[in-house]
Amino acid sequence: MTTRVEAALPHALLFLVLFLSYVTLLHIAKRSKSKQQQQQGHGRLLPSPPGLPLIGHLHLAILYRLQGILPNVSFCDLTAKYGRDGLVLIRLGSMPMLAVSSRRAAEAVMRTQDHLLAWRPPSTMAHTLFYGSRDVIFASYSDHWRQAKKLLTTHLLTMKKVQSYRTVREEEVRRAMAKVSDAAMASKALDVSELLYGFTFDVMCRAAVSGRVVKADDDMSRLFRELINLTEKLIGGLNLEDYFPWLLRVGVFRRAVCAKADRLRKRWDELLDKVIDDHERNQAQQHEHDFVDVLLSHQHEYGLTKDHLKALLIDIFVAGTDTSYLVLEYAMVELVRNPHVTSRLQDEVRHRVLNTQEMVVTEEVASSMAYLKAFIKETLRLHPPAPMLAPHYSLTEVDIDGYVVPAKTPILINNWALARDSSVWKDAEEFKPERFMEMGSEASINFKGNDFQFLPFGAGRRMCPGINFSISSIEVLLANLVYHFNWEVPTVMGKTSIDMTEEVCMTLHRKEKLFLVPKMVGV
Ligand code: HEM
Repeated sequence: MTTRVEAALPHALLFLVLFLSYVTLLHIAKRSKSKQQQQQGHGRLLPSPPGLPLIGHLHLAILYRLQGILPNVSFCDLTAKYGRDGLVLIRLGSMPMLAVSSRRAAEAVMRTQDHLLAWRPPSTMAHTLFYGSRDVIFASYSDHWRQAKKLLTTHLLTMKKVQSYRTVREEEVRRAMAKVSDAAMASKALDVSELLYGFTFDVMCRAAVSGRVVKADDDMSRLFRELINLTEKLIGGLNLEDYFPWLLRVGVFRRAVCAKADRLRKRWDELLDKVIDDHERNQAQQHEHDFVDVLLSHQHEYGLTKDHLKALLIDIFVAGTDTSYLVLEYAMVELVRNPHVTSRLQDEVRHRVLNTQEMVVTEEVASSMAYLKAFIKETLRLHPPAPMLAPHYSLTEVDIDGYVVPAKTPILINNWALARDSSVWKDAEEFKPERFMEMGSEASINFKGNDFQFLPFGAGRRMCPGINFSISSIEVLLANLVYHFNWEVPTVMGKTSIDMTEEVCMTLHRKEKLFLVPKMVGV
């Protein structure tokens, strides 16, 4: 005897087949309509791999992910297979996304059409976390963004202001050197990742909220570290609503997404309220002028509410800590993997310091070292912390290198691919700081992204305002690490190699912590 379920089964299957056919036809019709529209119009059709109804190319993204292939590498692969002129359009769910990996197209995005493409795509997570995008990174291209960025570039992160934190950096360098000396004396492998992150975070913390409020390794400092980490995970994680925005119309889903971000924002709120209130109370007797003091002193001039201040502070902590730390960590990795390069770097540092009679490498001396600068550039070329920059976006249709990009298509600049393009860079995969030295093939390249082949900090209106701040910390610590110590990879189970497996969340980083053995040198 057939049950009711068995009797209903053929109807259900028929319904499913009809539904899928309908969706497929709709998809094909939509594609050919947009093809026609673009062909009748002024531009060429953007190249794209064949996609599936509803999910677009989500299956490809999942396949790459299952094989452990990083997004920057999978975009390279898709561009090679389906792209043209360094462009490939993919669709994740209902969200189109254009990956750019040619110099010409990058120039079109960040120079020719920069005025149109200086927007950011909307993100529910970022909107909730950053007080309605009252920060700089996620702010839309608006008067608020212009004002806030001006405040950062003319008051907070100028070269003069960065130099005023020199004592902070030199004190933190001394603390770091003491930790390394202890490990060297005990002939122990050192958790270099923790050392470098601790240094970067402490410098940032003291510059932003001053050592009077937050002391190294106290509860407040641990809370800052935890919240930075959680924010990166939340923003850089897989947020389904970005690919299927219609999901946000489902009440339960929307509440779940917002609740997660809300909880984290409340924790930031509590912490930053304490910090700002403390600064307000002590404004008169404050000597050490940190970022909070500067923000408070310009609050009325720039029309900033307390929420603006908090959003800006979260931006600075999130954008400025992990990035600089990762450059230092990859620099140490390249140091031990390239002994030939290392001895040239040590020669430069030790020679210069002998000439100055100083016991430590000061910031002034470090900043005059040409090979050290080239070494840092080469590290940023091969290991940019933000391999796809931050997404750019236009509210209107825009022409990129003769192709029509529909309005509201997030654009990812594959800065990682551009910096490894073998048609542009000689020995692209090799670590050769010499290329950036005087007489080297890339001697004229700087951090401003003017050439559109080396873009670790982006270019154009949305370029990173933190270059001076990060480079000065990186230079002085790295110079001291190579001046006082030689570095070796510890032997673990008979092996002495470094695991280079990487992952991308908000930033590109190695999965494993870096452990190295420091050996004191008698200089
Ligand atoms: C080595 C260190 C750093 C790297 C590699 C880096 C890289 C970047 C990149 C790639 C962008 C996006 C550019 C674009 O959208 O085209 C960016 C934006 C930004 N960075 Fe950095 N950054 C670093 C350090 C810092 C520091 C130290 C700060 C602050 C103290 C900072 C604050 C910001 C801000 C506020 C933005 C948003 C700019 C905007 O949207 O207009 N960054 N950074």
